[in-house]
Amino acid sequence: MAELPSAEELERLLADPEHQHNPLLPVVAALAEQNREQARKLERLMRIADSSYGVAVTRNQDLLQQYERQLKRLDKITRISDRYQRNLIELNEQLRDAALKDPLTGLANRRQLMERLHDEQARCGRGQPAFTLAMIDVDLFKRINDNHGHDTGDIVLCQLADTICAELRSQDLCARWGGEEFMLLLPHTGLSQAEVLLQRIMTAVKALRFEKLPDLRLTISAGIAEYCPSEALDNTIRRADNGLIAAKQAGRDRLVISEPPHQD
Ligand SMILES: Nc1nc2c(ncn2[C@@H]2O[C@H](COP(=O)(O)OP(=O)(O)OP(=O)(O)O)[C@@H](O)[C@H]2O)c(=O)[nH]1
Repeated sequence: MAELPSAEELERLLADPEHQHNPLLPVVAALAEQNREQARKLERLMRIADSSYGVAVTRNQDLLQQYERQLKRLDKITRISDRYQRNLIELNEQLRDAALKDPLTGLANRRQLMERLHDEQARCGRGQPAFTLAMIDVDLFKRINDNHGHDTGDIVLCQLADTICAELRSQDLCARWGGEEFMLLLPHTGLSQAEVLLQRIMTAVKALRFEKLPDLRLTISAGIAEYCPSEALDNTIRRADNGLIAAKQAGRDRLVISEPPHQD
């Protein structure tokens, strides 16, 4: 097939004066115009394609930036929610401590002790060995407050609590029963073992020295009672308390062992 003239060649032929009277000139001119029109259309199409490609690229970049912004936001929200969760856990622990611990000494409070006592009672009901309770009271504690102030009295109570706890096994529990009274729960422990432990605690308390009051000597009195299966818990507590009262009445700085309850 013959090769078609290029657009430039066509324009040159049309402009050439030598072909001005050629009868085919109007046909060639029409063809040339058609050619030019097609070239213009092609150029327009190219321009449209170029600009829509540009829009697509810009849109993609926008989406990428939005995606990164959302990721950053998500990261920030996750960090905030982690912090809130940590605060919540700490708050729960503080609430639990407040509900179950004595704020001055950090010992178990009466509520925690009663919970443990009920557990121990249930355990004994399943045939496990009994437990012993010891009620301890600081001797003449009012004098310490009166002579040295309530704050010093508080320090003495805290050191006393530490001294008692240092003698206990991990399964034992020392609770602040109230004021200058402490209650020991000694699981799997009979009266003779409890007596040995209480004597050890009394010796440790006598050896206790206080930085601000080097001359202060402390003694404690105690009553102990072993839980009797089928006995009401209140009764075991009362028996330990009666032992403590008897120890005070007998001159303090001593231990009184409670007799087991009468069986019908
Ligand atoms: N510092 C301080 N004192 C307390 C606290 N709780 C109770 N007390 C004091 O403990 C003292 C107890 O005094 P009393 O019941 O008369 O007994 P006591 O002086 O120890 O004498 P006996 O028990 O008979 O040996 C009172 O003065 C109470 O105010 C406390 O948390 N901190």
